[in-house]
Amino acid sequence: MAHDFRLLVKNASQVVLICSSGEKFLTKEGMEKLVIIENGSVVIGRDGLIAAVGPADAIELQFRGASFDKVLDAAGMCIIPGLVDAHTHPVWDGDRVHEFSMKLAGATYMDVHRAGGGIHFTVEHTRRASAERLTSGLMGRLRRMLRAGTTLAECKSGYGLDARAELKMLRVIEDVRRALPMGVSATYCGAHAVPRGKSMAEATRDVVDVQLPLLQKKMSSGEIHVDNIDVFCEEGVFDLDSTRTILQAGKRMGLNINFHGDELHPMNAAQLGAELGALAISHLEEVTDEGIAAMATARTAAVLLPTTAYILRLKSPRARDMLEGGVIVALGSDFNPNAYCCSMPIVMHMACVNMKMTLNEALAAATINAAYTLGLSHTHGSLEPGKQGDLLIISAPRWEHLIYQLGGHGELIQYVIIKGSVVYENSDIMTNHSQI
Ligand SMILES: N=CN[C@@H](CCC(=O)O)C(=O)O
Ligand SMILES: [Zn+2]
Repeated sequence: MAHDFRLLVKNASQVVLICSSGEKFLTKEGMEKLVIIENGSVVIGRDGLIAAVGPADAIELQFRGASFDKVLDAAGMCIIPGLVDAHTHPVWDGDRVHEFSMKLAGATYMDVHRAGGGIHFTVEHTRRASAERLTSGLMGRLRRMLRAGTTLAECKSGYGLDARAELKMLRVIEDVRRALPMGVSATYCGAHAVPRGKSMAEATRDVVDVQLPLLQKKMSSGEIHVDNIDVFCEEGVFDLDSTRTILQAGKRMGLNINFHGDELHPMNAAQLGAELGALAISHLEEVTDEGIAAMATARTAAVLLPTTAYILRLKSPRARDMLEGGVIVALGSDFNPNAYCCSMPIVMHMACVNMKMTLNEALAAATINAAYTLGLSHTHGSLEPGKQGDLLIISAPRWEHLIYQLGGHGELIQYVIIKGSVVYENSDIMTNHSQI
């Protein structure tokens, strides 16, 4: 056995593994029974992978005589896996703070969209913005997510809507992925809206015949790495046929299908995703019973976004029906200029209160199941030997405080650790658990 390790975190009140048998996702029963070690320790190797996790005394015995680059005493604190944000739109210029008051006054998402605001407003500003400006905006937002405990985030393009601007956004994501320790799963979302001056059919052809082939070239040369393909399948945006055409073209390029569906109107997007072998579908506020059944059978995960329903005053997605129906449920922040939320702890809190998920279900949805939606649950989303050493140390004797203390993550998250290295340390906390 190796004798030199990167990190030992010892004596934590609780270590929340999530699962311990190599599960790639959890459905309702598994989500309800999270694997937790009381008084535990975690060891991370020089390769950044988890070497061991177990009861503190067993780890002490097993690693007697070993040396560690860093040792953290987590007495009175908890360890959980780094959070995974399954859905974000973090690359853009032009905030929409002015639209917030319109929406508070009763304008719907589509009212704003049709009045030239919404996505179109952001597209105009993003097209004009330099790559440097977009990069610094993205860096700031991902750092904010990191401080809120996110160690892996899905990041979409989609405010360019033409080849030049979409590739600019994807290059920005690539640069930031290389610069930051945080994990990034990149999504091409060129079909996020029909650009002004084009019909849906023209926009579909542009995506399939122009944008995707260019993207393929950049991917083949190694200039850009993209993981997923997304379409906003919605009445007045891309219909079911156009969505199918675009997603199939992306799938032929080796991209994972992970798209927006059944948000404002029932579109049968869930059935389409199941038919195409989608890894995930987001939103689903308007999913039907048939859609739920199809997703459960196809193992297509539901990415639920509590901030969207909250801010747009929509009905909440039917999380309970999906869980009872055997669907793999994940969570995302949906960070975008419409829903400006970088915090997965707040998202989990909203999922519990507004979508009636349990605390355990919410954490599983924000870790192992969110990693599944990105095809990364073999390396992320739980604390199991061989997986990436991404974890949070929370200054509370029980992990549930992270959800319970609404908006309290800034005080509770003591350390964020990625691949066994401390990437954020909360220096504001003088004494930790005594604050509860
Ligand atoms: N619904 C489509 N896209 C985003 C909103 C993007 C925007 O309004 O800029 C969402 O997931 O909520
Ligand atoms: Zn979205």
